[in-house]
Amino acid sequence: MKEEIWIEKYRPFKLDDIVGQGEAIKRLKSYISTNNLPHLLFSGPPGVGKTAAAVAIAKELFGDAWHQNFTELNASDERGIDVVRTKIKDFSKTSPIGGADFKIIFLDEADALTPDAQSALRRTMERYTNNCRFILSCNYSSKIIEPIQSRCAVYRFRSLSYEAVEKRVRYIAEQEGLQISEDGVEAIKYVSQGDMRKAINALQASALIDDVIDKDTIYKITATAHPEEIEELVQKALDGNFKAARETMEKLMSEQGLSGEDVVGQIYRAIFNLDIPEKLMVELVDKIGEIDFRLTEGANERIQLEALLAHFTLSQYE
Ligand SMILES: Nc1ncnc2c1ncn2[C@@H]1O[C@H](COP(=O)(O)OP(=O)(O)OP(=O)(O)O)[C@@H](O)[C@H]1O
Repeated sequence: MKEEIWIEKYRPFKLDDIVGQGEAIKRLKSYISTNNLPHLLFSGPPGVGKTAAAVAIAKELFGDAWHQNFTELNASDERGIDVVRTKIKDFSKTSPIGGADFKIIFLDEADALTPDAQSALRRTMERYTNNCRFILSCNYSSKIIEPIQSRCAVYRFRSLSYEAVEKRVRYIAEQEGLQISEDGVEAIKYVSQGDMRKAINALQASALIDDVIDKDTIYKITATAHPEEIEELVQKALDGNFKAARETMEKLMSEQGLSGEDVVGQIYRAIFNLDIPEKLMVELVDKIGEIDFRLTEGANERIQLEALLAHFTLSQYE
């Protein structure tokens, strides 16, 4: 039998099962007790419980009839906003089931819509307000046009704390009868960066290849360098040893398949663990920001990374 995907298997059932989003969840629960719901806008990074919260609201409001009264659409459907609008129209045509007053339309990636498409969406929202409530989800609420924001109650979801990730990972490991070492748990926290989906996926993928999950399994399966290796790389450059730093970087990229953006992201995180003067730290972070931007603009990653290491090395001579 094909094994179930754990992010689905361990999807929170009730709002109370969603960890680490204290204030938002508390406020959302009040809609359940009053059986009323405004349009909602959830913003926040990936994998922190936005979809899970929308589904939990539907389950708590509608009970067994939640499936009939809830639909999930992706706003960035490549066939365009018209397809999304047609689906909304079809769904809202039929009355709510099981005595509910309204149905819920969950629209993921709403910030992928252009402002024009968002205006069209806003009119659609107004047209179906009678029997539908919208829950929009996005990474950046600043990308949602004002007329939509002002029609929604806005909830900001945060990156999850490492404690919240650890608790959930340990719980799932126990349920699945996995053996995971302490450094394995630490590694999952590191790679997750507060994204629970990433954490759970890393755990499941690791369980497929090793009986005892440790940090090596986790870093390998997620194509992440060990944080110590990155610290070593940075330290070599800061010590004025450019060639050695460059060799370490080459090794990381070719042997572990890291992308330029991965390496820069990890260097950024390593900087704060170094025992260096604050002025230098600020200068390095400033440079990392510049290189990161150039990479997202499509610059050559080898040249950019070497330029970063060169900058680190030069700081030694100032
Ligand atoms: N706060 C949380 N508490 C418990 N489990 C969580 C939490 N956040 C995420 N998860 C787990 O990760 C999975 C993915 O989360 P979810 O789909 O809610 O992310 P999301 O915030 O909607 O992300 P995206 O913006 O990428 O759609 C869930 O099915 C659940 O298993």
